[in-house]
Amino acid sequence: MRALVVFESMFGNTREVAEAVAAGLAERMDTELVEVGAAPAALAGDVGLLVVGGPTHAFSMSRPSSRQDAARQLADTAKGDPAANGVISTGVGIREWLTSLDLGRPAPAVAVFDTKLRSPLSGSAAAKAARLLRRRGARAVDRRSFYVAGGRGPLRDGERDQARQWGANLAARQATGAAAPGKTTGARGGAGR
Ligand SMILES: Cc1cc2nc3c(=O)[nH]c(=O)nc-3n(C[C@H](O)[C@H](O)[C@H](O)COP(=O)(O)O)c2cc1C
Repeated sequence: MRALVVFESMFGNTREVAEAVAAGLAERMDTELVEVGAAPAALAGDVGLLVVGGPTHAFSMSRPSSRQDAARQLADTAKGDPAANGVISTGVGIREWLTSLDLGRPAPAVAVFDTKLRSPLSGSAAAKAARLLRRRGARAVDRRSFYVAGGRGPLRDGERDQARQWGANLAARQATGAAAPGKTTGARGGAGR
């Protein structure tokens, strides 16, 4: 059984978190890390844990228009095509991917994360992803937010370590079959998170 980590990222912060989560998972599980544009349309049968993360845009998962906004922000400082400007996810976002994903039967355990500003008003892409998954009949076993210091990053101090630890904990719980402590679908994702 292996873990698949799928991330969307415009400026690189969610990719950094995804890399750290994958490193934590890899301490105990065979783990693959994939940018959402290269993620499979159907999950392979040996994927026992799917971890999906993306940036919070307009209180939710990104949309084509918000990704264009982000690309424009980068284009203001660097000319050229979106990829040359440093945009990482130039195709679909996790909203589109999760909507059309063939989860397989039974669906694997799924955990979701996002990056966002640390504010009570910031919304959460992960919360919306968990809701989308619920509508699709899958249960998010855990949900977590990681924080950026500004709209384009960087990550706040310590977030990379937190992400690695979260990944390690997910893998440990997967190995023992334990649920996230005090968490179910729709949980806030931990104190202050
Ligand atoms: C169009 C746009 C809308 C955003 N809306 C929000 C928001 O509603 N809440 C929030 O906390 N951050 C918001 N942000 C900041 C993003 O969460 C931040 O850019 C993201 O975490 C960085 O991840 P990335 O580097 O992987 O793209 C927004 C950013 C963009 C570009």
